[in-house]
Amino acid sequence: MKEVKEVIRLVVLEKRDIVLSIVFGFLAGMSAVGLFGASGYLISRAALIPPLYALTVLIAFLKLFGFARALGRYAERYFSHRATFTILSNLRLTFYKKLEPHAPRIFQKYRSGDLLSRIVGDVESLQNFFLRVYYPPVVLVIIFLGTVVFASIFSISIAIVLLLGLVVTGLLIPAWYTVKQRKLASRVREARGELSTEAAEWLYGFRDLKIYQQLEDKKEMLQQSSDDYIRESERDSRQMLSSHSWNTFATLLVSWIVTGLGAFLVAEGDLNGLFLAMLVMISLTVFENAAPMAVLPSHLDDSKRASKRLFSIVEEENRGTETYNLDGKPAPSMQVSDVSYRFPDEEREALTGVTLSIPAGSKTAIVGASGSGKSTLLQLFMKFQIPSTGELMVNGKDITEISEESIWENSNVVLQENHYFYGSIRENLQLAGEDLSDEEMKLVLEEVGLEFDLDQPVFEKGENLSGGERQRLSIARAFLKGKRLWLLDEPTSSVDALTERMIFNHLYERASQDTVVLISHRLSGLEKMDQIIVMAEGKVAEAGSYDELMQKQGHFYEMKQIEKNIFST
Ligand SMILES: Nc1ncnc2c1ncn2[C@@H]1O[C@H](COP(=O)(O)OP(=O)(O)OP(=O)(O)O)[C@@H](O)[C@H]1O
Repeated sequence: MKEVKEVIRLVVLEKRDIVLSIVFGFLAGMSAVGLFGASGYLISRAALIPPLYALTVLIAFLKLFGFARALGRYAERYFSHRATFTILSNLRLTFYKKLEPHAPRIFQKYRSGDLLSRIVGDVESLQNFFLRVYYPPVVLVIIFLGTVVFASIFSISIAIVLLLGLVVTGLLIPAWYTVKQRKLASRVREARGELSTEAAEWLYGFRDLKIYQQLEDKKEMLQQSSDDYIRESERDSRQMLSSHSWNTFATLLVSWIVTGLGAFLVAEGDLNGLFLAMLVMISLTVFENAAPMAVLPSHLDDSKRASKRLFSIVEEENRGTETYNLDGKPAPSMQVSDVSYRFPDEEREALTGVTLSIPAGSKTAIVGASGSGKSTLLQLFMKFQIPSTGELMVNGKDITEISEESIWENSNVVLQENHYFYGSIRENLQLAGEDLSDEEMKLVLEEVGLEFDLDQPVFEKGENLSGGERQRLSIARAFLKGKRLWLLDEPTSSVDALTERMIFNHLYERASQDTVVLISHRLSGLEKMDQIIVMAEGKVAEAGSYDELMQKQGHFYEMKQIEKNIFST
């Protein structure tokens, strides 16, 4: 049960609703037994033509039981569903709280369709844990025990048959199916995840698949995933149906035994014939409560798998204890000492023995060939990843001790890929702050050379904007955030040189006292930087000011010459 440990913890929090569900479930179950038992007795009694008042009292009891049953069932459903929805909402909250700090890494690790299927589907299927696994057995046992005690007043042997029926339907059959379910190794959740992943991939890549005429192949894969999912669902349903059938069979068998045994006892004079119909009716009714036990094994298995899938996302490596918040007031400094980093499941290190220093308020450019580890370094600065070895200090504190949120809150970040939300330019800019004035927003748009109206629509993922416009919108957002640490990953790679120069002039003005780390694909315009770090194959190849590197005639100088030659030809 360790897979559902977290879910049980949340279920137990709803003590009041659990107790009320059990109490009303018991009331409803016992009233049903009373209602049908009393009907059986009434029929037998009426056959003997008793005085009318004797029947009137019985009829009054019947009405009372009928009323109590309806009320009990309603209240049981009400409290159990209230508990379920509260548990689900707490489950989502707990999950999102755990997910949030790991979010950037998780998006790299899991494919979007799979993630969505876990977050939506797996959370939702855990609603069955309380409703179909946790409390029904408790209600079943107490109703049965109440009924067995009542039946034992009339016949011990019939009470024993009912008790055996409870053991078979409430224990043996569910236990047998729990084992079978384990052997079945249901893959419904995984198959559903794979189908969502394939579907998401197909939708995202539709245009490229069409251009490369690979739509049919991909469609086949999607069809395959869909078939797998249907097959797994069918296997699961068959198992559930079979459990249901055996449960119903056992129930009816017990009722037959009660009828046969009762008739025998009446014939032997050990049971008053007046009570036979009542006992048969009771046996038929009490097993109604055993029906949920038929679906328990499959829901238990499903809940375990859903919980495991869900929480495996947030079971992460020990990332140190966060004790400090990055103070946003002074511009931060960073010290990288012998840092190496290897992405999970990768053989090669993306960074090897990187040592560098970024003083507070300095301007640093990171340059180097594609794949040399520039963006990875920036990811470490943002604590999206933590170094595999070595030390990364921010303001003299180890980054593992600094809360991720405070780093993100206090930095202006422009990544290579940024998200643009469906809405207006204003809404997209307001990501940097809710209470920004229109004037402030218009000013930054001007500084990045965008002649946009604030109410202009932005389509999903910024589809109606050009690559350069999207980048400039991200820079505008960073300008508006106005924090003291700037982390910029090729922010102007799709912007023309003239506009780029204008943007950088505004950037230097805004960030004159701030710490700036800029990954740049172009080598021009770096003269103003305090230091330039040249990366090659995950290592720092050289570092220094523009003049120092040019005089040294090393890597940077060579790269400069190549760039010059390309642009002069
Ligand atoms: N999420 C990831 N998982 C595994 N390997 C990765 C991941 N991201 C990057 N890498 C690898 O790490 C190395 C460094 O990549 P990085 O993105 O830091 O390079 P870069 O210098 O920023 O390149 P570019 O200029 O093309 O953006 C590359 O070999 C890349 O394949």
